[in-house]
Amino acid sequence: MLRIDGLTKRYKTGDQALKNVSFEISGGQVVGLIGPSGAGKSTLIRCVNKLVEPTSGSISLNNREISSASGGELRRIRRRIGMIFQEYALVERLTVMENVLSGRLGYVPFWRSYLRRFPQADVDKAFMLLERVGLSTHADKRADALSGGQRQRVGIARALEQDPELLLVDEPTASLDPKTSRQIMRLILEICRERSLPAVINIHDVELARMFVDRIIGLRAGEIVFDAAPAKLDNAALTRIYGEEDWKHSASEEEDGDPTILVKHPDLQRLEAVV
Ligand SMILES: Nc1ncnc2c1ncn2[C@@H]1O[C@H](COP(=O)(O)OP(=O)(O)OP(=O)(O)O)[C@@H](O)[C@H]1O
Repeated sequence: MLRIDGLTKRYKTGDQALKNVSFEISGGQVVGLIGPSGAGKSTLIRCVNKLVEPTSGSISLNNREISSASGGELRRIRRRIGMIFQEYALVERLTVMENVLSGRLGYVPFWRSYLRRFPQADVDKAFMLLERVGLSTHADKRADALSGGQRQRVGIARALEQDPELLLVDEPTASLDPKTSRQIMRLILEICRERSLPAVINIHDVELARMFVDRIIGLRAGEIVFDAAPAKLDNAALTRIYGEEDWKHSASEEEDGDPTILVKHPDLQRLEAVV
């Protein structure tokens, strides 16, 4: 379980990025973090893996305190946090298998990773994960020979190779087409269910979040202004998160992310043809 309590972050520049943020996520739950640019989403994710030092508050993962951890303890906690990135963050000239195995770098001694001699159990696990993400026939390909969707699948397999207790996912679909985006979101959701893994997904695409995640947390100016099931994310809630906007208009006429919204029901089409 991820527990965040009273998290506040003020940067040296004076920017107050997070104000007294508290929430808990239990195993298997996937949370979509939404909010306008500058709301504090990236800062929150960076505080959880301690790339950013919180000003105050506490963060714990399965009862181990992250916010006060340092040295070996921090490394041990970090290797249990799988990261999935918008731009995949693969080593392009390495193979798919080598990229997946890099998820073990926090576990194996330096000489083993330098010589690329990973224990057989790690290699077996990597094959199993590649199978799970649908890339078993691509293990020996170079990462730069893959499509965007395939690269993100490698990113997911690499995160799982870490044996994570938490997934932090930063805009996983921002570089993908709408159909691939859905496939990737579906895969992340399925995997979190199978492994009882909690996940936080920083996501700009509200429709996609609504479609897939279990719970949405809306941040505005560093504060949580919405925390509920996607079904509760109505126009009033969107206005609370993003400010005034004609949500009805934009949902039906401007967004092109979800083709099913624009396609009329066949019965309606037939009716229109005869009248
Ligand atoms: N390294 C930094 N130094 C100073 N201020 C920062 C730093 N990183 C972020 N901020 C500020 O903190 C606030 C929150 O930024 P953050 O990047 O967390 O928002 P965000 O919701 O992730 O935005 P976006 O969706 O555009 O990525 C903003 O006011 C931003 O200018």
